[in-house]
Amino acid sequence: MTRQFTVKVPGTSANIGPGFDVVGLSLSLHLTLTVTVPAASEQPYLAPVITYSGEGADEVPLDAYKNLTTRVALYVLRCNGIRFFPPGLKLHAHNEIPFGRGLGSSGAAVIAGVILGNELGQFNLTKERLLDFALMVERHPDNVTAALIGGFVGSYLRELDEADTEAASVPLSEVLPEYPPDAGEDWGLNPPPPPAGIGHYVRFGWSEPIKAIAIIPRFELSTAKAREVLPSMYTRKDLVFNLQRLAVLTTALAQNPPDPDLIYEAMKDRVHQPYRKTLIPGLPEVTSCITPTTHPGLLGICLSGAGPTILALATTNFEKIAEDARKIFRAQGIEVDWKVLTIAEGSQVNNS
Ligand SMILES: Nc1ncnc2c1ncn2[C@@H]1O[C@H](COP(=O)(O)OP(=O)(O)OP(=O)(O)O)[C@@H](O)[C@H]1O
Ligand SMILES: N[C@@H](CCO)C(=O)O
Repeated sequence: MTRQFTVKVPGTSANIGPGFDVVGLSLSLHLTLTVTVPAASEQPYLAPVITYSGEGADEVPLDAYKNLTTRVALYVLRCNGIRFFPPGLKLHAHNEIPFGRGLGSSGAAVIAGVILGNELGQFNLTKERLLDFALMVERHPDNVTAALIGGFVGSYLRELDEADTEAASVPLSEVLPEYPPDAGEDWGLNPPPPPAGIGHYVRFGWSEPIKAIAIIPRFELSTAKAREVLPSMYTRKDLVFNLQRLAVLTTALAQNPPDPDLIYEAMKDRVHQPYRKTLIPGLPEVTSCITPTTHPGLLGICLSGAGPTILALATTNFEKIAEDARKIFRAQGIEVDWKVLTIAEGSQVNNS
């Protein structure tokens, strides 16, 4: 019998100022897969057919052995003893998350892939195990954990013993090889499965009136490039600056009514934003000129993930905040789009 299901994964904003590689927030922009698995066929190999609409449609590969989501799904299948996609698999992806803007597009694609693999193989893997697979691909936990669990989430990676460190240090090309697409060719060894229990997380509270304004510059900045500019060492002063703010922020964003004075200061950062300003003209001005005093309703403002999107948390006055940010970017020659987003639930699978 033909089987159909959908996988819906939210975009995310990571860091929220001081929580570099630690906290993430799921947002109401989604990547949705509609999957059709035909009844068992006589034909042992029939390549998957991918169609795609929305953000990234002009650049995303439609070859299942090159597309990030389907490569991750195949990784999950092969680690669990299934070597091929089901013959004749059809998949439509509709994506609302812009690529390379700091809104977790790659994290959503990876989570969609681990869930797809789990559903195709009917493995019933736990959320924790799905996260292990995702962390072998996207190696910082903030986006993928928030995309899987939903809400405002904090996470850490367990310190691995020597054997697990080795297993988790496999190059991405081995975890996600671009398999030869023709049956009968050498498909190589199955990839190494992830160590168990790599990522651990907790969901914080979220104050219902807080909305997220995403101010999205019209240029892409890859996460890899935005990580290259970061130093490998920090002063104790800068570390303590961030730790103090993050500790306050995780509770302050759950309080009702939220306190702008507490939150604005708690969303400042000295670990990644100061170094990324060279890649995002206008970043220091936007984060310093738009304040709860100049823009009542604003709670805090920061870089979203690796950027270039700016995330403003606010309870009212959304248009004024966004339009004033637009003016600051325009003075730097950068055009933006903006959206008011709510906090989304975690990834969902629906069988039809
Ligand atoms: N739906 C998708 N399907 C396939 N590949 C995708 C999809 N979404 C993103 N990607 C891949 O991920 C790349 C963007 O990832 P990158 O980590 O640079 O940015 P981001 O995830 O949007 O931002 P951030 O990690 O800062 O939130 C795209 O260029 C594309 O190669
Ligand atoms: N914590 C990550 C998020 C982007 O994926 C970073 O800022 O590089």
